[in-house]
Amino acid sequence: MMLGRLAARKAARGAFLCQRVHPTISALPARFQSTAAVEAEETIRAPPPSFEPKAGRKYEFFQDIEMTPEGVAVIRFDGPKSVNSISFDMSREARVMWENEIANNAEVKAVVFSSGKPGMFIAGADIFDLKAVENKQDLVGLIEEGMDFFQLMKDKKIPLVCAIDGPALGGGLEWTMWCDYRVASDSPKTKLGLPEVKLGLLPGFGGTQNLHELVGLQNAMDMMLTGKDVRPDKAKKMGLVDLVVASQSVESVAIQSAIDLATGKLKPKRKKKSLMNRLLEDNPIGQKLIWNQIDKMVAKNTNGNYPAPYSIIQCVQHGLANPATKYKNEREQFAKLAATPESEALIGIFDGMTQMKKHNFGKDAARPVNTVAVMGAGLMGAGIAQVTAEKGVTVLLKDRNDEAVGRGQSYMKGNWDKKLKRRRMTKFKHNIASSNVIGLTDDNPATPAHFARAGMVIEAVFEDLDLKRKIVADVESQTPDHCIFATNTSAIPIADIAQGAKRPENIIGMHYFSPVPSMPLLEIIPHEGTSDATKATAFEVGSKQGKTCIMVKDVPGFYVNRCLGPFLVEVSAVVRDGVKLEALDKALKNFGMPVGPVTLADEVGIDVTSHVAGFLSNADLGDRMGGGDISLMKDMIGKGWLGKKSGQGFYTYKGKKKTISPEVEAYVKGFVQQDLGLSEKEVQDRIVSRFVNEAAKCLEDDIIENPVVGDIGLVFGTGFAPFRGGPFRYLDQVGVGNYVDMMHGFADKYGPQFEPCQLLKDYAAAEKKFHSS
Ligand SMILES: C/C=C/C(=O)SCCNC(=O)CCNC(=O)[C@H](O)C(C)(C)COP(=O)(O)OP(=O)(O)OC[C@H]1O[C@@H](n2cnc3c(N)ncnc32)[C@H](O)[C@@H]1OP(=O)(O)O
Repeated sequence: MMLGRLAARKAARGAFLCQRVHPTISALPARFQSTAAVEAEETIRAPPPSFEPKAGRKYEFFQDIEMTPEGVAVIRFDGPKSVNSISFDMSREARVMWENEIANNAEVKAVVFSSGKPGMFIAGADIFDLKAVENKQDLVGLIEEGMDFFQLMKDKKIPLVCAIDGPALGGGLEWTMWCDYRVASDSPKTKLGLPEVKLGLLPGFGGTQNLHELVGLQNAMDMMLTGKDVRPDKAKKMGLVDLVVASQSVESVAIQSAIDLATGKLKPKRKKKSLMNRLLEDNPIGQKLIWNQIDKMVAKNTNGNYPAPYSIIQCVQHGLANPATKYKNEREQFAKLAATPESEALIGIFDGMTQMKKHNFGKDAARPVNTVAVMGAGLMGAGIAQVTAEKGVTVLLKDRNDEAVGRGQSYMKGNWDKKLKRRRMTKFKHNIASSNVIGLTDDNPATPAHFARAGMVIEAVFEDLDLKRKIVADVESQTPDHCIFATNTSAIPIADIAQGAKRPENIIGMHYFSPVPSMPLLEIIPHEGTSDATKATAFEVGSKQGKTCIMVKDVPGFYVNRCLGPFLVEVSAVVRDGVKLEALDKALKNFGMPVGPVTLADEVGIDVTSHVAGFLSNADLGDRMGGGDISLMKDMIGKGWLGKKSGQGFYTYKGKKKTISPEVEAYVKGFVQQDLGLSEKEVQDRIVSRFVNEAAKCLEDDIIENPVVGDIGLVFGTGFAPFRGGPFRYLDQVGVGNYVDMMHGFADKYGPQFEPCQLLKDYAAAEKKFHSS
């Protein structure tokens, strides 16, 4: 069971075919003769020098162009990496290729953009190229070069068609919007979106201007401000694509469409707006209503901490009012955002997440797991069963009796029903997931036969060492030798659970966060004797369940809860020093946490929070758990004030608004020793520094392998302000030296719990950063 669930959940809530021209193509339809939107002040610069051809083909980022007999040039993206992206080199090569082979070639009557990598269209602009530009102002010119290419394409005045199979994201989707017709495959890999906002950026290849032309203002703002992607069927309904076909036919249908467009047989149909949308979007009063709604939503969701959504709004509004400078303004805004610390932090998170998708135990180290047994059908067990069954794995959900198993199954069904209702799951997938779960009890005679097939057992029972050891012994007697035993303990050392096991090398910790279906993080905790095969298998099962996995050392609290321990103690300390509960929540929300610590404790449960804090107080953290008094929460348990689940915690939960009752106020007052009149900044710094120092101490003690793991762990496990990028990037941004000085000041004022760890002092002395970029 974990702390930080709500916080993290919220946090956790951007080539061409060539031959002879078909005789029927003589004159192109008029619509392709029109000049595309050109900005008055934009000029096309001289083409860059040619590139050295790659061995066996002419281009590095494209397959050689093929021409159909009808004059359709098929250009297939196929860069050197597993994912196609629009790097500066790719964009320049596209221009060279176009000028050499298309621009003045009268035989080319239409172009189809496709991909040489099945299931991968274009993932967007190359994020690492964007990162590498030192002076972000230079991005204005670099993006302009890319835009020149789109203009060149349009200048040819022939039909441009895209065959989209796989992700078309960011700049990839923007590329398709410069074309006249889009055919998408119905593959589960195909998704269309502008996720730039998640990187603290905006769509800079014309997306802020071109998307609303296709899908309307409201849909466009929703896509750009949330960064969410759209599945092909929805994209078709919105007007973002023209056709959806099977993957294997996407290119041939695109070619046929290109021929039909060129001959005038096909005219792209733009989606008509409903009357309501016309009223809202096409007149100034309606637009005003839309902008008011959007402003409110953005203010609520960003708390003013994320600049990108505001720049996206600025770009769209500017473009509507000033068409002549719309693209120029867009790229200037893009460059400004790229220079912000928020964008640096969010790109750091993307990079970290990508790194966490891989392990280093070798490609074949993991064992295949087709059946997972989950012991314990409570909230954690049922959640683990749900995310496993959804991914097509057979789940054996076992508990003491039918009632317990039934409760777990109802929990899963409830969640799947909700997904079905919200169209996040099809009826077919709902049925498959449900049929993947087999409920079992201790006295069911079929249980041993089922367990004999299990490749992994995940235990999610009470935190009781003897019970867990007994389960290990039972499981070892019922399962094959290769079966892995994963424990979901949040507190008991894995080595203790493995003691006395017959196959300790198969034992590992898999620490999920509650509620499992919505929490993105999984801590994987090997003990000294865990084999690499077990580590790799746990990693692959966790990734398959949709979790971002971090490998951490077997110490009390592991990584995430260990950091939360000193944080919670400091929360009690500032209450003691006179900070009111609501002011405390507000201070941490203003720092960027998705919820304040008081709400967090209520959400997680006062009993659970108090247990974790109490457990860590008795562990090996010494002074770092000092300075506060967690009996503030302990005594609440006796009163039945368990948090949101009991309707009463620090807050009273009646109706929609939570309030602080006079009874709680009086109770908390009993703990207040003095009113220091702390400023909001000091409250933030006192609490956050305890958290950040513990993260650094975990790095010093090798509990986490590197700062990237540390950042991802706290952002995804606790909701640590994503725009700050995690504790290590935050330290880099404020300066480790400044932070150490601040902590020393607190240590003088409040005591040794604020003494910065040695690693922080070393980094401060050497003026080092945790991240190189
Ligand atoms: C003006 C325009 C601005 C923009 O367009 S900004 C970029 C907007 N695009 C995005 O934010 C999309 C980011 N990428 C993704 O969401 C995912 O990736 C995919 C869905 C495309 C693929 O997911 P999966 O199959 O799980 O692959 P993987 O492990 O995430 O990535 C494989 C390798 O591809 C690199 N990569 C992915 N997207 C980009 C990109 N946009 N620019 C540069 N590299 C990218 C990764 O880092 C990694 O690399 P390695 O194998 O070396 O670890």
